[in-house]
Amino acid sequence: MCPEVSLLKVNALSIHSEEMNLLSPLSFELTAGQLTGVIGASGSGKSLLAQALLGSVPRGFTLSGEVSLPQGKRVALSAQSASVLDPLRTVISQLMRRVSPGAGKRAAQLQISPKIAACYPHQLSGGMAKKALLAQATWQQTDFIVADEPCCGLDASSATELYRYLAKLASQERRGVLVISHNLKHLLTVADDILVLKEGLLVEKTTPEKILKGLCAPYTYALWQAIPGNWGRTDAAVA
Ligand SMILES: Nc1ncnc2c1ncn2[C@@H]1O[C@H](COP(=O)(O)OP(=O)(O)OP(=O)(O)O)[C@@H](O)[C@H]1O
Repeated sequence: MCPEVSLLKVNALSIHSEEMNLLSPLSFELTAGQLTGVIGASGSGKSLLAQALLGSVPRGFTLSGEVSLPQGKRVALSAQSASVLDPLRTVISQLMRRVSPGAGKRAAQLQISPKIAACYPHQLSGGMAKKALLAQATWQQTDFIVADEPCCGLDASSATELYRYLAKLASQERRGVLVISHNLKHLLTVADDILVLKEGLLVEKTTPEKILKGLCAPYTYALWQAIPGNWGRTDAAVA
C-alpha cells in the first residue's frame, strides 16, 4: 500500500468584499490518493470553494488565504456548467488539445462516445456535457482534480459509474480528487472524507463512517436525514 502524501493545503481561504463574506475563512488538507466530497445546500459556497482553489473569485470580491501545492503539482477543474466549453469547437477537438499519454484508456472508461466527441457544446444533453467536462479535466493528467457536480443530470447508472471512476482516479492513480455533490448517498459510498458547508462556513470535515454512526454535526445529520429513504429516521447507524 502506498504511503499517503499530503498534497494540497488550504489555509484560511475566504472570499469577501467590504459588504459581505461569501466564503468565511476555512482551512483543510487534501491528500493524494483520496476522494474528498463537498456537501451542502444550494448556495452554501461549494462552487465558490472550487473556484477559489483555482484562484478565481467573482468580480468585485477578494480572495484571501493560501492554497499551497508541492512544487510542480497542478489542479484541474471540471466545471459545473458547460458554458466553459468553447462553443466553436467540437468536444473531441477541445479534448485533443489537452491529450496526454494514456488518454485513450480514460476515454474508454468515461465512455465518451463518438456521438459526444463529434458534438459542438450546444448539441450536448446535460449528462453528455458532464462527461465532456470531466474528461477535459482528467485528460490533463493533473495531480489534483476538482469536479463540481460531475454527475448532475446523469441517469442513476451513469452517475454510479462516474463516481466509481472518480474513486479509481484517487485510489489507483493516486490523484487527489475533490467532488462537489448534492448526492450525499453517493458520497457516503465513495468518499474518504467529506467537507460540509453551510452558508459559506465549513461546518466540519468528517468521514462517511462517522456520518453513518451519527457522530457528526447536527447540520450534517440533517443532510443525512434528507436522503430519500432516510426521511424521519433517527438511526444513522443503519443507513
Ligand atoms: N458573482 C457573484 N456575486 C455575488 N454573489 C455570488 C456570486 N457567485 C455566487 N454568489 C453567492 O455565493 C453563494 C454561494 O454560491 P455557490 O455558487 O458557491 O453555491 P453552491 O453551494 O455551489 O450552490 P449550488 O449547489 O446551487 O450550485 C450564493 O449565495 C451565491 O448567491
